[in-house]
Amino acid sequence: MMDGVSLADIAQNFGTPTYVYSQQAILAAYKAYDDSFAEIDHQICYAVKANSNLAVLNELAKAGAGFDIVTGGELARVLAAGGDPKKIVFSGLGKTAEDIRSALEVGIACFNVESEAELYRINAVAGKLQQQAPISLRVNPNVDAQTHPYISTGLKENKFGITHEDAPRIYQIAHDLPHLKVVGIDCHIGSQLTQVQPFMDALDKVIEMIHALAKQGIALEHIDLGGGLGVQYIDEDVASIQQFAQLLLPKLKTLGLTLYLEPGRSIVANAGVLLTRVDILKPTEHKNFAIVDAAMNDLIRPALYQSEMAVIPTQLNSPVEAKVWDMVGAICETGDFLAKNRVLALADNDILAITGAGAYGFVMSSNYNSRPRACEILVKEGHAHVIRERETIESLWQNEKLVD
Ligand SMILES: Cc1ncc(COP(=O)(O)O)c(C=O)c1O
Ligand SMILES: N[C@@H](CCCC[NH3+])C(=O)O
Repeated sequence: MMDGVSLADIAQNFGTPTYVYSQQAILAAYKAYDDSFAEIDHQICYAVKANSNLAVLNELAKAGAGFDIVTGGELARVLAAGGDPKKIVFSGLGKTAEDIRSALEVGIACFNVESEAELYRINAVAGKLQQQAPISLRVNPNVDAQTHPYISTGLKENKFGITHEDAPRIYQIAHDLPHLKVVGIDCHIGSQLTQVQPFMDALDKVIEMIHALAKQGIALEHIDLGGGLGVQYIDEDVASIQQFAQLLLPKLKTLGLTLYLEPGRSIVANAGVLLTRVDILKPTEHKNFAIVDAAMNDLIRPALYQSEMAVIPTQLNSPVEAKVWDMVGAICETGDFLAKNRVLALADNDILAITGAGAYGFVMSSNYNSRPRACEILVKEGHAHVIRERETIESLWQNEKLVD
């Protein structure tokens, strides 16, 4: 069940594979952040990349959330969903002049700048619009986020941010450019961090930089600690949003700056499941394969990061023997698996829920093997609402053209 609605009924009525999200759980996680940091001036900017469905963004906008975006596409989505441009921070390594212009025209809160070249680009666009662009530098505190290497971003060998050593010089350039206004400092050290210590280490480094900048005559209005707090997928020990706040607040309070946070996963991951149907059971001498109707094109996290996500049957089936199964998709790739070595009692047509799928699920899906992308449902106030129709096969080639 999700908030009183049967997931088996959703699968029956809307088909599978289908993503289902709980409005209540999304808002509860947002509120946990908002309440936990109530003692200081703060803005929670939900990281749109985690789940960018318009209905999800709209629910968060109505609750007062700001948004962390990384492209002009995400900016357009937030505006289409009714988000307040004044609560938007714009992160990302490769903001185009066009994206920067659109963001300046609607008056976003801040650009999180990742290179010296980007500063000149923003300054030039802002100059043409006769504006001063609000900016932060994304500094790289060189701390080990202790997470998967593909989603660790705060080490000096990562492509993100500006190094600790370079930051004073680049801040000075920003301070001196006529169409920029330095308003903050930003860092984001990685994703799926289960403990608070790496955030504390990063905060210490950022605080040192804030003091050094003050000596340079550069005063800031806000500190942005990015996103990255993890969630429990199986049985990991993960700090709660409340613990995260309790540990960070004492240091933050001494700064007297507005706090920005950019959580993505910790707001939506455990608010969502991916429903899939057992299509073919293929026990073999070496392994038992359950071929399901979702695949790596629907949910790429297991293939890309070897991430483990829990699989729960949605109904009690006829007593069949539990066995160890690999849950795989029907795509022509050996890497196409959703879960490995799970003890499950499976029968044909059983509906399974992959949990933790509200973040980096649908947004990372593709049409590989010409598979239409899944439908998305929002459970709100006891009803299941379709918030994205399942794609049709014909829609897959709508932008393609034959050549004579
Ligand atoms: C700059 C930035 N902010 C926020 C996030 C959101 O991270 P998470 O979903 O781990 O909270 C990311 C993704 O890691 C990011 O790159
Ligand atoms: N997509 C990743 C997280 C990357 C976060 C984006 N900076 C995941 O599913 O875990």
